Formats: sequence, C-alpha cells, structure tokens
Amino acid sequence: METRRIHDISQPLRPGVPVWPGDTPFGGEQTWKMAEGSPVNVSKLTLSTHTGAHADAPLHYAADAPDISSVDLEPFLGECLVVDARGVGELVQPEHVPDLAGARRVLFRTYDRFPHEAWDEAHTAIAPATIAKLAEYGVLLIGMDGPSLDPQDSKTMDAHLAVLSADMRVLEGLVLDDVAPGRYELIALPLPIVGGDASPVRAVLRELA
Ligand SMILES: Nc1ccccc1C(=O)C[C@H](N)C(=O)O
Ligand SMILES: [Zn+2]
Ligand SMILES: [Zn+2]
Repeated sequence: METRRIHDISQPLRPGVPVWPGDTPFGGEQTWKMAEGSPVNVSKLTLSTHTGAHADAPLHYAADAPDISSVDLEPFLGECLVVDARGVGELVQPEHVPDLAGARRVLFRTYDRFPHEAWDEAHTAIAPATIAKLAEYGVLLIGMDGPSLDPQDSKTMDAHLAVLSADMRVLEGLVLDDVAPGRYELIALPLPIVGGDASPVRAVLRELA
C-alpha cells in the first residue's frame, strides 16, 4: 500500500478561531441533538468565507471576476514548493524566492510558530514584484501562512491586484510550522460556493514518492 506521509496544513475550525478584525466569528450550533432524542446530530455553521485556511476567488478583489465555484481546480492540486521566508521583514521580496526548478505552486512560510490563538495585526505580506516574478516562471498558485497577501492596513491591495493580472490562485492561512522546505503534492480544494468570494479549504501536503 502507498504510504506517503500527509501533513495537514489546515487550521482547526472552531469557535474562537482568529478572524479578520470585524469579520464574522466562527460559530457552530447543533440543530438536531441525539442527546434530545433525535436519531442523529446535525449542526449549522456561521463563518466568513475567509476563515482559517482558505482560497480567495478573483471575485474577492475584482468586481465581475470569477467566483470560487467557477475557478479551475488544477492550481489547487499538484506538485508545489514550500519556501522558508521566515525573518524576511514586512514583505517577501523577489530576492527571497529561491530557484523554483519548475514548481508551479509556491507556498511561503513566514511564521516560526503559527498564531493559532490570536489575530496577527502585523503579518508578513508579499511584495507585488514577487508575484510578478512568480508569474514569469509560470506559477499558478501562491500560498502563505499569513492571513493575507497584502498588509492588513492596505487600501490598494497591490499584491492581490498583481495576482489578478497574472490570473494566479491564492491560499491564505496555511499552517506550515511542521513542514520542512521543499517539494510536496498540494491538495487544497475550495468548496463550490456559488457566488462565493472565497472558500475554506482542507489543505494538505503529501510527501512525494
Ligand atoms: N475577511 C476580511 C474582511 C475584510 C477585509 C479583508 C478580509 C480578508 O479576509 C482578507 C483576506 N484574507 C485576503 O484575501 O487578503
Ligand atoms: Zn482571503
Ligand atoms: Zn487574499
């Protein structure tokens, strides 16, 4: 049997999971309870589309752009490169991008320890020039552990606009603490939420054979 190790790089979704300031807190509530005589347990969720590990749709940063149910799944599935970008400062710059050796999906680790319990107001972001460089190399998807490609206080969304013009896909909120830099198989499919500007993903990295 195949035994390639799988690293779960998703945040556990639970009440209290840190969300963007002012955004909808995660809520789960049981609607049918076995404890009250129902034959099954069922619950409802309340959450922002940008909760935990998630994929942005172009619709998040451009009006009339594709929603998350319309995007091609190819970028979210396949070989990727995990890059150690810890300690780079405010922005991951082009010089922090190593030789991609043909990788078409690139994930940046910026945290020593992912902040599971508190929102990080001052996360590392991605320089637009870095996205342009990745696009030149044919990269389909950029991912990171921080909550946004752009700084929290950005009004111009330069990194997201660079992604828009390169038609790249985006993963944010990945937990890369226990993953060594290098190549893996990425599996991080968004849900087909019609009209959705983003979707949570169950993101995993599988070691290559
Ligand atoms: N939830 C929000 C509410 C307001 C403004 C931004 C967000 C975001 O989540 C930003 C995001 N994760 C991004 O794609 O950069
Ligand atoms: Zn997002
Ligand atoms: Zn984003």
